[in-house]
Formats: sequence, structure tokens, C-alpha cells
Amino acid sequence: MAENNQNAATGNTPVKPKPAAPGAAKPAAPGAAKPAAPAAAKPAAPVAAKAQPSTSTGGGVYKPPVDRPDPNPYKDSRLSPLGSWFQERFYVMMPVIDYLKKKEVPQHRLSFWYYFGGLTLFFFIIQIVTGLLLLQYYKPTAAEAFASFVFIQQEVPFGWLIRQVHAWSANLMVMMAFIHMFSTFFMKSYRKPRELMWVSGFVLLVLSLGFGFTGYLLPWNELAFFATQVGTEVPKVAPGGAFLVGILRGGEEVGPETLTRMFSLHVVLLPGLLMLVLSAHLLLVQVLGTSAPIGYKESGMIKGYEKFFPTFLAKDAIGWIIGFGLLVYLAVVFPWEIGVKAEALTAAPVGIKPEWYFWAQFQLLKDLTFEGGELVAIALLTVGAIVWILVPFIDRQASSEQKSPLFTIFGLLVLAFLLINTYRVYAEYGW
Ligand code: HEM
Ligand code: HEM
Repeated sequence: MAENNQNAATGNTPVKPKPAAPGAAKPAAPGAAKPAAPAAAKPAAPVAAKAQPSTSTGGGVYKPPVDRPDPNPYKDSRLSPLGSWFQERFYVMMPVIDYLKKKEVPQHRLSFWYYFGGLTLFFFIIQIVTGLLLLQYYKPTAAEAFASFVFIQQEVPFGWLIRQVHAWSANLMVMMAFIHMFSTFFMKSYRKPRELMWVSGFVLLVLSLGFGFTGYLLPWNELAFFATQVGTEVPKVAPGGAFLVGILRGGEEVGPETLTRMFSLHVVLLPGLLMLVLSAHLLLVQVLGTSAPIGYKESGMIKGYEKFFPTFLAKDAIGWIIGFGLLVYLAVVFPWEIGVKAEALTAAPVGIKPEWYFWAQFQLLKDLTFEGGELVAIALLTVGAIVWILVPFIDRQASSEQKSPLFTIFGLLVLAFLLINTYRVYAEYGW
């Protein structure tokens, strides 16, 4: 090492030749190898000398180039002592930080809708924190789950609050994800080059619904038990569906094995997957920046730009504080019920329905009562989801910055289907 530093200081002097390796020592005088070309010797010498140690040392021993420049180009930037301590070690991150400092967000009359991605993220963070706290007391077995759940609600200091916040934040997270999805849809934010933001976002929504579905069973109360029984029955009519249901249930019926499966999905697989996809989603947000609706730039509807760090983020934080206030208010004023412990042999209570975010699909299944109707409903929902996820690739007009009213109408129809069917379930069953 000292040898290399010394060489670096002296410029192009090659590594000290080892007397024991005459074969290696000889080419150490490459200038001498070309005595007949004095004109070329001057510029050629350093190159030859640089390359020599790394390629021609004997015995296969690698010697790095001797005059490497100091790789930290930020050494002299003016920072606090702590800042420069980190900077010296993580200098490779500096271009990224410089890039992020330049990131800007356009301001226009629809800017409000760009806060919903951040709000969804906020409620997900709340879910991680409260979920980890619940895990300290929750016991994922059919014998103990309900008792541990009651214990959290009644005995653990502030356990009730953590549980209520987890249950409410789950609902708010899904609600925000839906608002975020439809707002990005109507502003055509999915258009080129943001196609993968849309696709990764849709995967995030599906994973969030998966969280809701698996979490619902964890308290192991009667309502959740029978709702899971009904919910996991549905895919059976589709080809290969019975196999999938077997994996989800861990057997023929919903039972103790189902709880184990739902638990591991809820606290291991889904968080891992969601964080992976979320990293890609947020990376794209940073790399591609924030879009503006079609035609806004050209018609001068952009009022100006603001820095993402810290201005937009600070405004995001205001949204988070309001969201947190709402969350605590709901958790305290409208607590979710505990219910009664699930017993497999009791008769299913009347009015079993899934969580509200599955109501639209539930209603469609109920509507198609003819022979094979369930299969038709599943096929319709699957085709609908595939078209929805492929919208950025189908909507060519938006990608060439032209308005695409047909897709706006399509989005309105999807929204109407979700809202009307959700309302119909509400009207029939209540909350
Ligand atoms: C890493 C993140 C998470 C962990 C460690 C976690 C952990 C838990 C645990 C231990 C329970 C059982 C205790 C209880 O029932 O109150 C639970 C319940 C639940 N979780 Fe999560 N969770 C996480 C994220 C999420 C997310 C992202 C959602 C939804 C979007 C969600 C939705 C639910 C629901 C709906 C329940 C049932 C709530 C109830 O009725 O009390 N969880 N979670
Ligand atoms: C867990 C769920 C999700 C999280 C945490 C999340 C987070 C974010 C964040 C923080 C942004 C930047 C700020 C903003 O524009 O709101 C963003 C942008 C975006 N998201 Fe999501 N998102 C989620 C789900 C979705 C879904 C379901 C979709 C659509 C199917 C989607 C599509 C997009 C698009 C297209 C953008 C770019 C917006 C633009 O620049 O115009 N995201 N997301």
C-alpha cells in the first residue's frame, strides 16, 4: 500500500521490481523497449508504465494501477464535522443527493391530488409501527389468538389504542391508495415514461388488499372466520382455483392452519413484497419526477415549480399531521368491535360480508346468479384488472401528450361500478 502511495506521488514510476522475478523486471522499462521511436516515447511512457504493473507482474499476482486519483471528488466541500465524517465514507452517494436537491414539483390547480401517494405511504408506515407493537403480544394460534387479541384490547397499556389505530389505518391506507390511483388515472400520470409507476402502483394496491384480507382473520373472531370461509370459497370455481384455495387454507376448510398461513403472509411475505415494490415505485418517483396533466405546460397553467426537498415534503408532512389527527380521532371515537371467538362448528351468523374494499366484487358475484355466474364474474373481474393494469400501454394518445377522453370515460365507468356496487352492499347489510 505504502509502495503504491509512493508510486502515486512520484507519478509514473512502476512498482519496485523484484529481483527474484527478472522476467517481470525486464518489461519494467517499457520506454527502453521502443528505443527506435523517441518522438512517441514521451507520451507513451506513462501509459505503458501505468499498464505494466497490473498486467505484467509475474506469478499471476495482481498489482493495481499505481497512480489512481483520489476517488472522493467531494473532499473539499464545506460540511459540519459530522457531515464530512459521513461524506468521507459515503461519498458515492453525493451525486444522488445533489440530484435530489434539484428535484422540483410543478404547481397548478390540481396539485392537491399529488399528496395522496405520500398519505398512502404515511399510513403504511403507521401499519408497520403498530403491527410490530401488536406482534409483541399477539399469539398466532387458533387456541390463543382470540384471547391474546382481547388481552391487547383490555390489559396491555395503550394496547387498545394501538389495535384500533392499526385497524383504522388499514382502512385509511386502502382508501388513500384508491384515491391516489384514480387521481393519477384521471390526470393521465401513467402516460409515457411513467408506465411502470402505474404498473408497480397497481401491484401495491393488490398487496395492500392482501394485507387487509389476511389481517382480517388474525383476531380469530366469528365474523372474520366466516368471512374468510366465504372469501376463500370464491376462487374454487375458476380453473386451478381449488389448488390456490388449498394453499391459502392449508387444508379443506378454514381452520388453525389457515390462521398460520394468513399470519405468515401478513407479517412476512406481504411486508417484504410490498417494501420491494414500493422501493421501485418511489425510485421511479424520484428519477422521473412529478408529472403535470396533459397540456398544462403548453397552455401556461403551471404557476411555477417548488423544490421537492424540503418544500413539497414539508407540505406532505402537513397532510400527514392531518391524517394522524383523523386516525386518532377515529380510533378513539369509533372503536372496532372485538366480537366473539370463532368456533368452526357453530352456524355461520347471518349477513356475512367481506371488508368494504371487496364489496364491489362481492356484489357482482351476488348479481350473477345464473348457472356458472360465479365463473363469469371472476372472468370479468380478471379481464377488467388486466385491461386496467395495461392502460398506459393502450392509451397511445396520452403517451403522445394528447387528450384521451375515451380513457377518461373508461375510468369513470370503473369508478361508477366500484361506488354503486359498494353502496348497494352498504344499503343491504349496513356498515
Ligand atoms: C409489517 C407490517 C404489519 C405487521 C407486522 C402487522 C401485524 C398485525 C398483527 C400482529 C395483527 C393481529 C392483531 C390484531 O388483530 O389486532 C394484525 C391485524 C390486522 N392487520 Fe396488520 N400488520 C402489518 C401491516 C398491515 C397492513 C399494511 C394492513 C392493511 C393495509 C394491515 C391490516 C390489518 C388488519 C385489517 C388487521 C385486523 C385488525 C383488527 O380487526 O383488529 N396490517 N396485523
Ligand atoms: C401502497 C400504495 C402506494 C404508495 C405508498 C404510493 C406512493 C406514491 C408516492 C409517494 C408518489 C409521489 C407523490 C404523488 O404523486 O402522489 C406516487 C406517485 C405515483 N403513483 Fe403511487 N403509490 C401507491 C399506489 C399506487 C397505485 C395503486 C397507483 C396506480 C395504479 C399508483 C400510481 C402512481 C403514479 C402513476 C405516480 C406518478 C404521479 C405523477 O408523477 O404524476 N400508485 N406514488
